[in-house]
Amino acid sequence: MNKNASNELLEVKQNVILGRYLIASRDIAPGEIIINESPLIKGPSQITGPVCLSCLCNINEQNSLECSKCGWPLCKNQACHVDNTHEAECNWTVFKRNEKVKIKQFITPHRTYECITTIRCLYQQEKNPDIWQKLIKLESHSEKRKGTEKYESDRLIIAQFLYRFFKVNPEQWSEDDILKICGIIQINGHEVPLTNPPYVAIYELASMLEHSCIPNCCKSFSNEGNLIIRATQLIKKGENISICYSDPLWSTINRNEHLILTKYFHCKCKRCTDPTELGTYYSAVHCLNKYVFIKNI
Ligand SMILES: C[S@@+](CC[C@H](N)C(=O)[O-])C[C@H]1O[C@@H](n2cnc3c(N)ncnc32)[C@H](O)[C@@H]1O
Repeated sequence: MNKNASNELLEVKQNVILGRYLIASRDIAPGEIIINESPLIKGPSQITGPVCLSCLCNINEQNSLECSKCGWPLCKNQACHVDNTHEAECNWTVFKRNEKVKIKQFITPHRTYECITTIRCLYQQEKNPDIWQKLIKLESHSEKRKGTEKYESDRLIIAQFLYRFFKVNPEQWSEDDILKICGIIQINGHEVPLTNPPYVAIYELASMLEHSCIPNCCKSFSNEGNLIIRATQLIKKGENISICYSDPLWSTINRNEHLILTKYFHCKCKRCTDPTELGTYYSAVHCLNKYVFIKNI
């Protein structure tokens, strides 16, 4: 994973508002691919039913087979039983939990799967310190998350569960350490719609991209799960590179509610700070009965 993150089109910058962000190191033409990178980490979305922990597709009792080492169900495709995507939770189950996992119900959502992506991140500390260093540099917003409903549920459903189920050592990973990883996944995870259900992936460079409601780039995914960022307009040398974290077809109020709740910032882009949204009146109320209304006043 993540062999191709260096990039001569981009420069990493940092300021107090955005944290780290990316700028163009030369003029970039519309349509040009700026980033094409494999994930640092990928795993099931937090809320999911049982999925094959290798290919991350939906599974049920009939189309799955237990991993011979750890008991986690995988799909019947043999390739999924030899692939190393499932290594983190497999090794943790065999060597730390010391007891095979038995998934008895194939319901959605299934609580046991909520911690998988977090354990995959923690596993990198020993297995791959280079990936671990890249992960922990990402924004977690731990202070802003503290006290929120999401932080509390991550504490109970992920941190406490990891101590009980995977026998994670609290002296090696405190609750705060685990919750920092939960924050990193929440803030930087991209939903990858290549499987049913979609999975979540964290990328080194793409996770540094800032948000704008009028972004100059768009994102897509290759079949292999690489994230591809492409310029949608001419980007001049030195200009910030942005994508839209929210849905550009939502109103300003809805976009900002989503950004505050999930990414902990209020957008101050040109579109959000202009009540007319650049002359489009995109969030304005469309009064279908305007003539009746005028007549009545
Ligand atoms: C995916 S991370 C981007 C990388 C992050 N800046 C870092 O240093 O790791 C998303 C976070 O970057 C910051 N951010 C991104 N776009 C922003 C914007 N338009 N205005 C303010 N903060 C922004 C917010 O703190 C947000 O939660």
